[in-house]
Amino acid sequence: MNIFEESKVLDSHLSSESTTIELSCLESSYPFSTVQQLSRTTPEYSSSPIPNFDRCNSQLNEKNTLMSASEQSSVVQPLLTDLYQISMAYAYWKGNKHTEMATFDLYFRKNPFGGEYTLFAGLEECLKFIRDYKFDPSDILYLRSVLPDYVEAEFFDYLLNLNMNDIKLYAVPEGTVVFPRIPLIRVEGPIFHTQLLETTLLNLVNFASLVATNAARFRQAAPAQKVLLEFGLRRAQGPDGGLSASKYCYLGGFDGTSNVLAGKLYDIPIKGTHAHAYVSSYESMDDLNERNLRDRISREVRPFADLCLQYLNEVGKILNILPDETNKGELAAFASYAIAFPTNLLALVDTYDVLKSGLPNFLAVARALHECNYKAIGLRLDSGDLAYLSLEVRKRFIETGQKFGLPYFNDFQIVASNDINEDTLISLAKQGNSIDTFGIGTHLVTCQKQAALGCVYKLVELAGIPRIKISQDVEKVTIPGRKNLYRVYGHDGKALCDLLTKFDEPVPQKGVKILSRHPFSDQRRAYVTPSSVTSLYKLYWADGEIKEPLPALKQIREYATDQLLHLRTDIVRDLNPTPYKVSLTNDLFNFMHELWIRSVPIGELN
Ligand SMILES: Nc1ncnc2c1ncn2[C@@H]1O[C@H](COP(=O)(O)OP(=O)(O)OP(=O)(O)O)[C@@H](O)[C@H]1O
Ligand SMILES: O=P(O)(O)OC[C@H]1O[C@H](OP(=O)(O)OP(=O)(O)O)[C@H](O)[C@@H]1O
Ligand SMILES: O=C(O)c1cccnc1
Ligand SMILES: [Mg+2]
Repeated sequence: MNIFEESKVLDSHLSSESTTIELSCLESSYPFSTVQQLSRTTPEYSSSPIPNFDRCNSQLNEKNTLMSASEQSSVVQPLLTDLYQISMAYAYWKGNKHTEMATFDLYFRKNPFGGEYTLFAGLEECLKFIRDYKFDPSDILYLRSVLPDYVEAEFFDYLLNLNMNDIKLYAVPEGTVVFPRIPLIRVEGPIFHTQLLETTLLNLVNFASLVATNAARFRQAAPAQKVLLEFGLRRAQGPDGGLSASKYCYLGGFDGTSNVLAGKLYDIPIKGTHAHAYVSSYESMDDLNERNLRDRISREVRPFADLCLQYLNEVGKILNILPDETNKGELAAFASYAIAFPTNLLALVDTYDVLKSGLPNFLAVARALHECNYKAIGLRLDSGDLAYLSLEVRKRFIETGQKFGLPYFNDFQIVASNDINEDTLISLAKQGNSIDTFGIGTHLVTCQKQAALGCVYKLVELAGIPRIKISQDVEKVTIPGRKNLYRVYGHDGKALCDLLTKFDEPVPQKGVKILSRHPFSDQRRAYVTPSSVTSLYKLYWADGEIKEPLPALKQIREYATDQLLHLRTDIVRDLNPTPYKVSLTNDLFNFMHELWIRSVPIGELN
């Protein structure tokens, strides 16, 4: 059992007395171990479930005007779109074309971050948007006030009564590994309806998939046993950017977040330490108003501050540090934090000097906690050379643990933070380090390496007739018509390629050789004999209802992790990865290229 698990079963009482403040809705994972119920005076750190947790949660939800777990952010609404969608909707309506049946594909053209894979995310939010699609009368009033006077009144009535019951939405499951050009979502229905969805669906998928992919790349860059925490809220692009980042970083493989609202809304483990302000808020041991701690077992009141000072002397002797060299305000801060959270001391040790002050102060308080039958959790490094410092700190944990006869000191957790990005994680793994947990904010949530995923939403069929969009840049030519999508696996269980077929083509069969074609290059073709085939689309929305059970975020996270295991390692490697093949069947290839030729006017040389 390691220190992390042991601290979960500890139970404590403190000595002070004043009015009780119930904070019993705090998530069970706070900060690095289970603390399910807190009250400020006689804090009970109990591992039993909180009896009133459900009631408390629902009270909070009632008060929470933003959203609850099953709802959606109130900003996701029909007006969260570009003006041109509403302009086109009117023009379709005015031209009496609005009921023509359209098919749109939502896809991207290039994987982000120089990689060769992307995690698809945001589907559940798209479905909730479609489910709840309804213009509010105030929206209509607003549109009337901004659109030209001649826009006919019946159009506004039509908008007011609009819902998405007549459309169908097919998609690959959320958390699936996806690649350029495969339609992630296919929307079918009247062009009026399907056109109106474009911007919002793109908005809901683009950042979600980008940040989930970023998180997955950070996860790949760190050894599997390292814990990754998302600390980005303060640096994220606004409140929704922060909340979405926490949600989708968890989907992409992070283990927890510091974002408390994300914890509540999405059931993500919330974790955290403390900031420099807490350390610098104490100048000396005289600042300690509360100096005692009750022994966990005997309940006897112990002079905790004095014990810390006494053990600082002993630690100083072991580590060859004069007690005067350490900052006593820092010692007071750690001691007071330990009095507040005797089962959860994770001290930020870089405010003054990691090795000369923060570390000995932490070890002194950890030893004093031991004296009261508690165990500290560890420390956080937030500056300097994180590899070097973690190794030095670990050495001193071991040395001190030996001298005190406390082997669990060896395993104190080391958390590292400070401007960490994917390259830092890769470099740290190469250097060797003794970090257990990374806290990562800015570069994760803002997607430092690439600001946006370029998902697009393109018309591929109207009134039963396939549509193609031609471009000088062949990569931008659309693949016309309604299509199906299959993932073909080889004998080793790894994905060989994705195969797009015309909608009415037979499903590729296991063991049956099939010609797969590069979408734009005649010469690039190969036979593939599948060991197994997965059909990637599911019908998620039809007849005015969500047709598939929507998995919990945790399940999507597990599915996404598993998806990455089915890719060859050369496709997921960080540097110059091999592109994954997205192919067309011969029929689809010929169909596309005939339409392409027919659609391009023949020029004349003069
Ligand atoms: N061993 C390491 N290998 C690679 N990068 C590292 C290593 N240790 C730390 N880093 C990274 O190097 C950068 C150091 O940041 P910076 O130059 O601002 O120094 P700092 O330690 O934060 O200094 P300050 O004390 O002034 O805040 C951070 O981005 C950090 O993640
Ligand atoms: O570095 P990030 O990956 O964004 O991780 C989150 C950062 O947020 C906190 O810093 P704080 O806001 O206190 O400012 P600082 O940069 O001065 O440490 C924390 O100490 C981390 O350094
Ligand atoms: O809990 C922490 O240590 C934390 C949280 C957010 C940002 N930086 C650090
Ligand atoms: Mg920082």
